[in-house]
Amino acid sequence: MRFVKMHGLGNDFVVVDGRKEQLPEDLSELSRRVCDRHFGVGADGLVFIMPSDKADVRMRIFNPDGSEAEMCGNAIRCVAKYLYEKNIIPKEKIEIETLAGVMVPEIIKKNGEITGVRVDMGEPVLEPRQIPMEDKGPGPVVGRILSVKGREFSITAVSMGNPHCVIFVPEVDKVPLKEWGPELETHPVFPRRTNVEFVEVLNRREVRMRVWERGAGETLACGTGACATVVASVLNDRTDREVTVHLQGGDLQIYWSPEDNRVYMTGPAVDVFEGRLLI
Ligand SMILES: N[C@H](CCC[C@H](N)C(=O)O)C(=O)O
Repeated sequence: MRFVKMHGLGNDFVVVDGRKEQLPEDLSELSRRVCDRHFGVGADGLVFIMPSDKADVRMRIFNPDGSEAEMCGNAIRCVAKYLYEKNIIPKEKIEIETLAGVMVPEIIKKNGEITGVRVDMGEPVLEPRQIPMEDKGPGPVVGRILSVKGREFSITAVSMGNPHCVIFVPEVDKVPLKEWGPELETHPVFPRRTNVEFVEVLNRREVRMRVWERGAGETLACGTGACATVVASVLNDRTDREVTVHLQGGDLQIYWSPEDNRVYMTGPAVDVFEGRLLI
């Protein structure tokens, strides 16, 4: 099975064009094998490009633990770049069907070179039941107290098709991510678990964010998480709507448009190597 190894700000993926390869039945088990950083290729996710009857292609994304996610911001930039530069879909605006709906990445070029990808990530979802979250109250969960093993967190819950629990902290570098991350990821209030973002606000247009991803652990960047972070920052009146999110792996530009309520994410996508899977 041929693949391309790509990353978006160090959030790395094995990308397989499933329309040209013989795929096994159990893609979850394959993801656990391929994403293993010692016995496999090593990645934060296994991504398949599949046929679609409602968009140019369909993207499926599997976490290293084998769980399938609804959407992945860094991966969709990689898939868009792959499809464009291989002339598979010779359009600068590509429609990609995901479990979170049809997303529209746009290739950004300067002097004929691809410098990045801008993705219309759709509208954030704030209704607790649709996050999903077991939360009685109607309306957005903004600054609600969640008790986790005796510690209280003020959380803001946002879905970008996948669930995010955003927490503001004075200094992200001081967060014991490996301790707090899994406790929040698997909290029973999130029936499908959740991604967890810790955010340090620098000013009205810049934040620093570290992420503990559902099914993956700490990653260097999270595209959907950066979008959820800006939505939460605006809802908590910490930032304006156009924000640079500084992640361990680099920066994403996020804009939550007041006109159409959609979130736009702009960032890089890098091809690292091509290979053939033997495991
Ligand atoms: N682990 C995530 C999927 C990958 C999202 C992240 N890598 C991104 O760039 O959006 C989840 O289970 O929702």
